Amino acid sequence: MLEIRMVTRRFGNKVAVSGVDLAIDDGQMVGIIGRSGAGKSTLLRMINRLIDPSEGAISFAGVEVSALRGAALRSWQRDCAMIFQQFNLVPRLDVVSNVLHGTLNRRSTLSTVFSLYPTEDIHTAIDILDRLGIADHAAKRVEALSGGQQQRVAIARALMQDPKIILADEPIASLDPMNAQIVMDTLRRIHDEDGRMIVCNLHTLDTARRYCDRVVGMRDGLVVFDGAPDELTTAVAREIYGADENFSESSTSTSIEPLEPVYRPDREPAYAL
Ligand SMILES: Nc1ncnc2c1ncn2[C@@H]1O[C@H](COP(=O)(O)OP(=O)(O)OP(=O)(O)O)[C@@H](O)[C@H]1O
Repeated sequence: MLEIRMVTRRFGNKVAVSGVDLAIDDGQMVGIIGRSGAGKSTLLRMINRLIDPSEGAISFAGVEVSALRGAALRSWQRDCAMIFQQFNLVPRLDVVSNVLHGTLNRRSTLSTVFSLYPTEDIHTAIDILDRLGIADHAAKRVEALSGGQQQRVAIARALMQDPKIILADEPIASLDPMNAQIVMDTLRRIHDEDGRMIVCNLHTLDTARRYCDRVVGMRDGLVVFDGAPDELTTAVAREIYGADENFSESSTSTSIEPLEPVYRPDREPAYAL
């Protein structure tokens, strides 16, 4: 279980995250929604310790990860992989090398400098790419791929760490609706098949409803909603997005239209119109 206890983060006078208290069970897929500036990225970045909380504590499986240092901190960052909106890949490098970068923080400096990857790791990388349907692109430079394919390479790199948690910070915000759907389907499939915890920042309500088991709504650094997707009514959405009665859900929609059944074994499949 991931426990976030009364976590606050300040930047100067600005309170980006304010007294957030959340417990997330192993194997949950949680969507965090809210308008720009609500504190979603700051919360995610504190979980994997890209930044530290100003107050409060974050624990995983009973270990206070917000207090870890040195090798123990690096080990936590391996357990907790992060995916970003802009993919954060090396564009001029080939796909496999980018995926192998997921092993960097467990390899020696020497082997890293000379890009010496064990054959076993190369096979694992190809297997992961195959699983994500992009093994055919393994030898291509990342810059030659579409945004959706690049995000799947980033997911493959995360899986190379064999993480317990995947943190995804607006993973589909730069993608067209079709690629957005492919990437969200991929994350959901990883969650369902591997039982990994996924915490995903999303701008859009419809995506959170469609893919997540639980939705957390943030506004001005505070958690203002925490519940099941079907509890996310228009009135609740207004509260989260701070909109008046003219609020329209379409303003937060990605317009994802399923082309194939959405992979949700616990739900009726949604088919293309
Ligand atoms: N490094 C920083 N220095 C100063 N202020 C920051 C920093 N990082 C975030 N903030 C501020 O904290 C608040 C929350 O930002 P955050 O990026 O967490 O929001 P968000 O909900 O993820 O928004 P977005 O979807 O636009 O990324 C914002 O007001 C932002 O300007």
